Amino acid sequence: MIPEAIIETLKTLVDADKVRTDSASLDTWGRDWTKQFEPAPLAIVFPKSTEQVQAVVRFANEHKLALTPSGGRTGLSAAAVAANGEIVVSFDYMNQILDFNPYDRTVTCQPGVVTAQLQQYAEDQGLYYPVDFASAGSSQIGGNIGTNAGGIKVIRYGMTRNWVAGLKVVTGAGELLELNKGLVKNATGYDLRQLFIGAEGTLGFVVEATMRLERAPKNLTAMVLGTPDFDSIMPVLHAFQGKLDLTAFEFFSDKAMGKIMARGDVPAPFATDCPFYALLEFEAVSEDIANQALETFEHCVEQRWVLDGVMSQSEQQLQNLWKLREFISETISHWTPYKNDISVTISQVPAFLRDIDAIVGEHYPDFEIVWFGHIGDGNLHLNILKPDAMPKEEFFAKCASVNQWVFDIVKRYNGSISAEHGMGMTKRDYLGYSRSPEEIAVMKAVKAVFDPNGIMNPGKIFPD
Ligand SMILES: O=C(O)CC[C@@H](O)C(=O)O
Ligand SMILES: [Zn+2]
Repeated sequence: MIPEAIIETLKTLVDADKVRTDSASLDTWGRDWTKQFEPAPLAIVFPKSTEQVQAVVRFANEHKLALTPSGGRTGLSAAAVAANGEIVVSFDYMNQILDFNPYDRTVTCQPGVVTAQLQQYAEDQGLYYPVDFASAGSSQIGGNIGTNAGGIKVIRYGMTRNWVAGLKVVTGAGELLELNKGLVKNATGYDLRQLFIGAEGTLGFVVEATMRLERAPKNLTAMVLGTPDFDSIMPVLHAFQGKLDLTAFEFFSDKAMGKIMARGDVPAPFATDCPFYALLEFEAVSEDIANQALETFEHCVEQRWVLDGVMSQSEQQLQNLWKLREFISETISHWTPYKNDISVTISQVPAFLRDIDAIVGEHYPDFEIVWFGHIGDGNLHLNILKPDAMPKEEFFAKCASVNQWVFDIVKRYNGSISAEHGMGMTKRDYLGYSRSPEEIAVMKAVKAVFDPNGIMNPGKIFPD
């Protein structure tokens, strides 16, 4: 089918004014936050209903046209980049909250609902949607499900997967499947819902999601602690976890802190310069718990695991301490970073970080390296910053050439080359470092069941 005919047909499948082909729209909806790939979609369609999504998928399936889903476009692995003439299916107009059930504590929403919108809705009902991250103001629930998004509260609440009670999906064959229907208990065979979570739109598109809500936390209180080296962070985590139910345990390096301080709009937590910082959070629901936190802090100082620290005394101070961590990704995006999102079991983190640091130090002696991440989950974000004078292509090629050394270490530790950002186009060629050939063969077979013509977000997860 010639492109003009495809576009004309699309206009009959969604509202006629909901197909865009102008270059600004192709550029906007054809990409996510990654900067390696140039978008080149054929068209952007904005369905308004499940029926319209089904019509587009059926048409694409019949004519073997590739589709790429698009949510809040905050992805960091190029899973929502249309670089090869795909039709982008944007869920921007499927953004309604459809139902709330206070007894089930579930909310049913369309995939284009923004994470912060769901969080606010939950708050309005006196409840809490706990999956949270810096891009919550733009990211959409459909995309969160597609990547099984994690974020800053995983240590307590787990990943997006834990909060999906039911899904309606349109498969690559255009069938509508209703998966798990909000049930807590359902022992009727394979839980297909789980396959669509983290599938990056390669099996089908989520058109409705029933999400669980939780009791709202009380009197959240944060501490930022400076440590003399990375290794000291682990006994600090252990000490605090032994005394408190933590809602977060994050870390960042002095380089990350330096970039945040240079912004000029975030107050320094304390005067002492430290090589590493930990940010932890807990519910200070009683004086006893606040005292336990302070006693543990003192113990960590006595052990010389901590050089300095501060505890929030107000909501404003809590927000300011979180900015130290939450602003890192956006702040360093100015340097077009090369990103790694890697994980190992928590106990292995210090040795793993030391090995990776040695390799990147050896191969990138002139590049600035920024470490931060969700240390309580064993998830490290390694960002390599592009020197201002170096062209983007040269920089990414240099970084890619070191991937195998980094990923060899990940493999040696039985770790993951993508902890929470997904595979997308950035990591697809390296899947074999985290998954066996047998596993990959099964994954491909599963894809073929749901997407027999390979039209659903091709070139993501696997090279294809
Ligand atoms: O930019 C990154 O590398 C990580 C982004 C996000 O996952 C975070 O933890 O802030
Ligand atoms: Zn992260």
